Amino acid sequence: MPSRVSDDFMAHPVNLHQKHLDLSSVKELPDSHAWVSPEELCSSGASRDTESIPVIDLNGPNATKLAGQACKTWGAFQVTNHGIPESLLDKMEAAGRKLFSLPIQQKLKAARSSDGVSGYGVARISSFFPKLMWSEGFTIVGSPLEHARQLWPKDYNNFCDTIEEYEREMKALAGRLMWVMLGSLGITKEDVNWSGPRGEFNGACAALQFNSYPACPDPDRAMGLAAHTDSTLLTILHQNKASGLQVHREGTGWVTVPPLPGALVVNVGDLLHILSNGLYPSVLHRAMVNRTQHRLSMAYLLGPPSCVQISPLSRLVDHGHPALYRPITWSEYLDTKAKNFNKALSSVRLCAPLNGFADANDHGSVTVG
Ligand SMILES: C=C1C[C@]23C[C@@]1(O)CC[C@H]2[C@@]12CCC[C@@](C)(C(=O)O1)[C@H]2[C@@H]3C(=O)O
Ligand SMILES: O=C(O)CCC(=O)C(=O)O
Ligand SMILES: [Fe+2]
Repeated sequence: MPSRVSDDFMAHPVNLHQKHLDLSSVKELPDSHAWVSPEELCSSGASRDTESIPVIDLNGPNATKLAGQACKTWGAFQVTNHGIPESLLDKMEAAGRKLFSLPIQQKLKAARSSDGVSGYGVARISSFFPKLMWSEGFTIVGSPLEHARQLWPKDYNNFCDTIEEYEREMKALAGRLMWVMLGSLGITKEDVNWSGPRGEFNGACAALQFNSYPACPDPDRAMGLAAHTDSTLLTILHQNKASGLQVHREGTGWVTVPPLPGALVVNVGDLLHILSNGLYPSVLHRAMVNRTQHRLSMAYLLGPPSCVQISPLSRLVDHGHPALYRPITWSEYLDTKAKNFNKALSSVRLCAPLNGFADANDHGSVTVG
């Protein structure tokens, strides 16, 4: 995984006081983390849990068709029968738990530097919000060795081996999912020349993100991870047993994605939105927190090879369907996101979509914070 995935957030270092509070020992929600005032509490953050994103059996006969429908209508789905061993997911969860349960001073030894992308810290989108999120994160781009050594000077091999195994398995699954999702649009390997000779997306870049959401003394007024879309082709997310992920759907509102044993969540990211010429919306999502349970999630963020310019696939462009976005590399897009956050996708857009839908990020009615 080349480390140029991005140095782009470095121009916008998070610079907020109290950014390294030990959240698990806080007994009362500090004002720095209060997104909702007590007066606003009744009307805020309502979510509908009567429906949720589809659950798709990856080995089922209709996987391609169902994935296409899910991507078009939700920009997300849960996948089962994905082939990732449960034991590996358990090992990753244990690795995340071990990491976040270290004393804060130890975690800060592996802090993400102001000009870096890997390491421990608050969500990098924090700089766009007046309040801090009830979470901490650890990002891995390239080798985790240096940071693992700082965290566990005598015992870093286990962590590194688990990460390496997870990345290998996730890379293969991400390639499979790309073809299922693109296949539904009639896209073949010949249409995506950067997918490699066997269409394995071997040169693809990726990042791995551990998220930790400690139990919160006032969960209705806090925010785990503010609403955002991922700057990826696709994201594969594993969440532990504690619920918290919500996706936003136009006309429906916020909907909880319940943790299902053995299932992984797949999100359409901004670059797949561009590649599909707007046919697959990148899903707006956020993470809520709760009073009693420590929530953990791990995201595998897939992007294209660093030299590739992503633009709408030519098979999806004709007179009636002009290209909606200009070509852009992943690194350039991450840079744009770091500067413009939820305006990044529209800043790359060439013309308004013909179907009249705006990008997920542009919903006037959705508060992203
Ligand atoms: C490749 C990347 C996508 C990401 C920024 C990053 O350089 C590494 C971390 C990713 C992450 C994970 C949590 C949510 C998010 C918005 C963030 O703040 O960091 C995403 C970034 C993204 O998708 O834009
Ligand atoms: O924790 C979650 O459920 C969401 C995490 C997420 O959106 C991310 O890492 O990009
Ligand atoms: Fe995300």
